[in-house]
Amino acid sequence: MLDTATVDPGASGVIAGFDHACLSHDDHIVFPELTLRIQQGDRIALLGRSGVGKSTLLEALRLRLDDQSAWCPQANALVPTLSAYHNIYMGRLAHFSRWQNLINLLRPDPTCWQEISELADTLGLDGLLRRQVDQLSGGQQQRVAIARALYQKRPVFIGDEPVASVDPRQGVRLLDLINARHQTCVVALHQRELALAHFDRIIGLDDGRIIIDAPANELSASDLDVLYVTD
Ligand SMILES: Nc1ncnc2c1ncn2[C@@H]1O[C@H](COP(=O)(O)OP(=O)(O)OP(=O)(O)O)[C@@H](O)[C@H]1O
Repeated sequence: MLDTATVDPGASGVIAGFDHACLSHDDHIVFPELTLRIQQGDRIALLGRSGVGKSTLLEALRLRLDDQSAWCPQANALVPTLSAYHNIYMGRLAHFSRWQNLINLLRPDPTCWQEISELADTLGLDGLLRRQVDQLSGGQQQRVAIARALYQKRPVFIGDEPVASVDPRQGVRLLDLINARHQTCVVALHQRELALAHFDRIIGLDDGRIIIDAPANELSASDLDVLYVTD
């Protein structure tokens, strides 16, 4: 991914940003000239049609934030043949020694097991930790992906449609949980009502640029219609 400009993340509460940056996949330019500042404490919902560049922007942000970000990709980024426990544990692989990781693969470390069990319980995954991920439902897999990101224990949560495969009530609960554990969140969503109810700042993308960047309490669901108009 090409990225041509950066912003000093230390400046006045800004933790990451883009200044006339070009974000692309090889020769496919998604954002020709993106300018955006993410402030500490921002709770941002990223909206826009499929293919508009939400994942591209999140990925670029994730690279900027490096080990400050807890990354929750779309659910298919799990390792399907490993258990739910091991997928969640992978959130902190870098925190443990290679030897600890190897041992844990064969016999889960009791302290990690306890901590991951408690986390799994809060996500409604109790009793499923030993099960291979490819034997879980789409919604359960999505909760494993969220658990893995929460287990990273990092200040900024970056989620790529983390509640796309769960029912609306569960979506609300999961977003509350994510918000409670992170001061700063940037989350791509398709459900505009969830975005307005659970986030402070709405960023709407279209045609390679930001067309909405406003406080959620100044917007209504119909203000977001413009993001979903097709040609
Ligand atoms: N690895 C890649 N190589 C080339 N082009 C890509 C690649 N990944 C995405 N794109 C293109 O970049 C554009 C933005 O894709 P992106 O995945 O960021 O959109 P999105 O808004 O996240 O979509 P969705 O809501 O469907 O997940 C699309 O036109 C897509 O086809």
